[in-house]
Amino acid sequence: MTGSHGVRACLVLEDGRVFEGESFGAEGETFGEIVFTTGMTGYQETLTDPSYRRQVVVATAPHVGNTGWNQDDDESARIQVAGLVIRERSPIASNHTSTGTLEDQLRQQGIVGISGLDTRALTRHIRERGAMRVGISTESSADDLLTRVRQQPEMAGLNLISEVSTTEEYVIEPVGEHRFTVVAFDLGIKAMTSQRLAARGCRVHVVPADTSLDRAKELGADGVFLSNGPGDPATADAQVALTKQVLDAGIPFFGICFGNQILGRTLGFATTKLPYGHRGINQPVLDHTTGRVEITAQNHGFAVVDEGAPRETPWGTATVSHTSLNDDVVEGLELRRGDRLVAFSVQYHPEAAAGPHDSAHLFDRFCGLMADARNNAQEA
Ligand SMILES: NC(=O)CC[C@H](N)C(=O)O
Repeated sequence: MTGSHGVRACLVLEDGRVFEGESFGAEGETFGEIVFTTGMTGYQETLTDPSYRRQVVVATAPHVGNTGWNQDDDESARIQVAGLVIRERSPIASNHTSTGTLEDQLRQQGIVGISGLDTRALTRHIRERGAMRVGISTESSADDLLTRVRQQPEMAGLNLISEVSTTEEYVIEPVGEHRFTVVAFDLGIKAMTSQRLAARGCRVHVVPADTSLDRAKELGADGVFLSNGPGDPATADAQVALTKQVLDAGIPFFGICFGNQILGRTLGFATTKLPYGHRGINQPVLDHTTGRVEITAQNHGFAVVDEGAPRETPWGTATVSHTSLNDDVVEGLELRRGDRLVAFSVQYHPEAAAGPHDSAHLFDRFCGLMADARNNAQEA
């Protein structure tokens, strides 16, 4: 397996394990938290997902790059991962949408990667020892690198919202008739999320994370959406305060991933760091309300802690609505006052970029919530 230029690179984990390989993408050095994703497709969406900020992603798919890089599949304006680890680079990029290669994109955007190492052994190591700090370098000795890996911050305790949130408001216009106005707080939002809402007649105002609820009301919010995003939800106190205000105001609420963790905290649940998280596009989730199982896209390293019983809150009764069938981790929350749904969120990714579309109905559910709130207001 010779690379295009054959430059040596090494990967060093914080517990001292070393993997040798070849430079893939930019040369140089990078640090982050090592995580693995089991998605067999969708590397472009993964690499550009802001939730992966400061993470070095290992693809368990053994052959990466074969669909090249295209103009349509970016989930944000740039590659967000701190680094990429693959088994084998594809010698060709072949897809009807492809306009370039993965490796050229990594080089152009200065993203350091490594190929030609045993990603199965590496993944098993992460699964046994947990996600941990890592460095990749084409320059340093493994010993040198290890010292610096151990100086990096841990993911637990990191607030990365300001690194990814938009600084300016922008609007995604509805497709067809304008039915609802959604204010989406950008904690690292994926492009497809706004598009899924727009496709259902929502005008989506994507706003900086520190936008006030007053501003959201001024924009005419029928509903508030809290996005996915990187970092530790335990640090997102400002977003918890905002969500309290949203619930106090009785505005319909929907959250995805980071947004689920923030709703959880607002309702009084704790969040915790998972040993190695869930990342991939075939994660089975049980919906306790319907008894149905959905195959979902996921990317999370933290989770809401299940207390095993509904929780009474100032806004109604909070329940764990969804759990992972792999390990019982909380995958969704619901807040109801009596029979009426007030707010809900999921830990997984219904926008499905990449991933299966089983959960697309959740966007319709949010629209239903906004329609009900409007009808209730008219009746009152
Ligand atoms: N995709 C996300 O929103 C991830 C949320 C959070 N950063 C986690 O790792 O759990």
